[in-house]
Amino acid sequence: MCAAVSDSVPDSRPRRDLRSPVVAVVGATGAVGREMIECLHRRKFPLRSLRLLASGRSAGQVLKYGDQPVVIEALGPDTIDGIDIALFSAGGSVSKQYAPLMAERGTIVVDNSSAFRMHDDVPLVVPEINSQAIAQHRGIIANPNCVAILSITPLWPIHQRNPIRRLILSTYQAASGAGAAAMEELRESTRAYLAGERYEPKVLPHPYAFNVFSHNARVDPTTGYNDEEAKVMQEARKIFGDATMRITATCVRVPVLRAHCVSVNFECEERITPEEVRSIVASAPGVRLVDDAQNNYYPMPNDASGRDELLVGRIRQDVSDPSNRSISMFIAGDQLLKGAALNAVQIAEKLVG
Ligand SMILES: NC(=O)C1=CN([C@@H]2O[C@H](COP(=O)(O)OP(=O)(O)OC[C@H]3O[C@@H](n4cnc5c(N)ncnc54)[C@H](OP(=O)(O)O)[C@@H]3O)[C@@H](O)[C@H]2O)C=CC1
Ligand SMILES: N[C@@H](CC(=O)OP(=O)(O)O)C(=O)O
Repeated sequence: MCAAVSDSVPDSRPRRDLRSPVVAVVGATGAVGREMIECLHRRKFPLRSLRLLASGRSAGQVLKYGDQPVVIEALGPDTIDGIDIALFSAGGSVSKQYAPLMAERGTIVVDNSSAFRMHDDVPLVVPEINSQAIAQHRGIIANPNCVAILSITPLWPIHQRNPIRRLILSTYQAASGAGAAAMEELRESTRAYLAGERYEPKVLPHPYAFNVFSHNARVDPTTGYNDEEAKVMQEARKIFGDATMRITATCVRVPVLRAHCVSVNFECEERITPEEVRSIVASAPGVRLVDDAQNNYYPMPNDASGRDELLVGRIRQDVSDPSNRSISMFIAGDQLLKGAALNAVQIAEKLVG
């Protein structure tokens, strides 16, 4: 039940010793890049040295790795040598241009963009689910879409015991998923709204303060799904290793700074009870059960922000399915951590052993 990766072409990339690697963060000044630096430091990643790369606009600026200042370099043909592991989070076009170049030179790229996720020879990895797929990489390993990670990490142990046949996801996505500038737009537009001032959106397509709108990704006029929904559906199938799993998603942006929530409804092959799901979720890696009906206390973005674990609760039988094979539940997870930076660093940890 893991992603299929082809091994038909001989692999001639130079091999590197990964016991004490030179690590680079590409997109180091971004919302995700900054969290990658923080995660590497907090988790005491066994690196020999850290290189920070961003656009020419940031070259020469200094960021901290713990107490240590690191000067930012401009990403370019002259700055990509001598790197063992590169964590990329600078957008799809930067990944398309530089990830294959660096992989050819022996760097292992963990790419946070959607550029390579659905390529057959690129493992798409959530370490709690399919870390064994990492070994099949050919220089590039993809970090999945944040909603895919947050939704399927708690579902995987359920799926292993009682296969999930149909999955309905409805998201409540924070500003962090649209980058540092969108987070600033939420702060600024909220201040303006409360001051009764006019605010012209610059990053997102609609007024963000005190508003909710369909995800800002492009909408496919034929299917009606937007690109975020399409990514979630296809990536979940690839990671689950089940191309036929029935999945639908509705992705929505809400005025929250950095943790996404997902309402999940799933139908299993056999009968399943909320008690069974609670007990599986309570022991699932990277997941915390928050399911306190008495106090109406359930997963919230406020509690999930800044936290590595995903919060899962509101677990109940879906009464619209009389066969008792369906469950509804709610997930909150920090999009910048497990939804992006933390997952990438966990993949890098598997690489160094
Ligand atoms: N897995 C996931 O779910 C998520 C993935 N992402 C991916 O990560 C990317 C970055 O997201 P995020 O941090 O939110 O975005 P930000 O806009 O906050 O940061 C973008 C980063 O990319 C750098 N950058 C932009 N252009 C170039 C360039 N030509 N060469 C080198 N660096 C460049 C920026 O550097 P500078 O400051 O110098 O401009 C900055 O460091 C997204 O585009 C998306 O592909 C994002 C969120 C979640
Ligand atoms: N998922 C992010 C957008 C994003 O960067 O997605 P991806 O990594 O799949 O390109 C959001 O909340 O909007």
